[in-house]
Amino acid sequence: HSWGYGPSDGPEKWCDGFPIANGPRQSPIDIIPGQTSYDSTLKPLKLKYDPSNSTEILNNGHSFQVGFVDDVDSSTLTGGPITGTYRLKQFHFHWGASDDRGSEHTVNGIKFPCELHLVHWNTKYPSFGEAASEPDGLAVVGVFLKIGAANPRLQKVLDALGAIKSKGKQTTFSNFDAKTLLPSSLDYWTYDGSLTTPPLLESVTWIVLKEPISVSPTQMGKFRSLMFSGDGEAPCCMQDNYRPPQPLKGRKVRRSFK
Ligand SMILES: NS(=O)(=O)c1ccc(Cc2ccc([N+](=O)[O-])cc2)cc1
Ligand SMILES: [Zn+2]
Repeated sequence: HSWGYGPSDGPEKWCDGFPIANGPRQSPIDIIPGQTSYDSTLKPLKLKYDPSNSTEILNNGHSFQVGFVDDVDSSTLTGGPITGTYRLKQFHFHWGASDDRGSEHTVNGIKFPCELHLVHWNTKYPSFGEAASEPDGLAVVGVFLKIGAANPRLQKVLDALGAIKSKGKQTTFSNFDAKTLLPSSLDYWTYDGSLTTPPLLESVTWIVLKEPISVSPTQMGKFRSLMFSGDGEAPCCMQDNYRPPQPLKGRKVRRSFK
């Protein structure tokens, strides 16, 4: 199943190859703060990221991702809405062709220009792949990016994009501290959802941070300099690689803050 974000293979067509696209716990969603419920039993998020764990940066033809060594418990997520220990596997982004769109989750219908996803898997399962098919297998921390001052923490990632312009390219990316991409507040919304790309598996506990981090228009231009296409293929700029919000279908969205 080749899928993408274009008119012939984009989100409206994914249900053809992946019927779960119309399932009961699909992501992303529109978060309406006035309709969320504060849950005082929610614990603070605990993110412990070891910079020496980052391995490579890869253009996978849908986004780019920074991978982490996940054979030991050195970069982990605990606390928050989850029980047990989840390991950081990779982080990646979704963004728009212009600054008025690009995020997957929205807040009161507002789209941000970009959204960061830090993907973790539950160590009660033997591997990421196995965890990805379990209802409590994955936990993704979502961070909104908002247009403002240039973000120096992003720059190291953006400076590596020149080496992975087309699909399938990767390069080493070591000693990156993913914690530097987090905002100062770890207040969050949380709900049960899915992967936002095929195979759209309903295995994700979503943890969306309320506070955005900043990104400048020039930095957004760097994201858009990537290609969906591989070398030798018709060049196609990597942009608008986001799925729009999906029906809530009765799900409750909780918040960690008053
Ligand atoms: N955007 S997102 O929901 O954070 C997301 C995170 C990770 C992935 C990658 C992926 C996750 C699982 C599988 N799988 O089990 O076949 C294939 C690809 C896909 C999508
Ligand atoms: Zn994502």
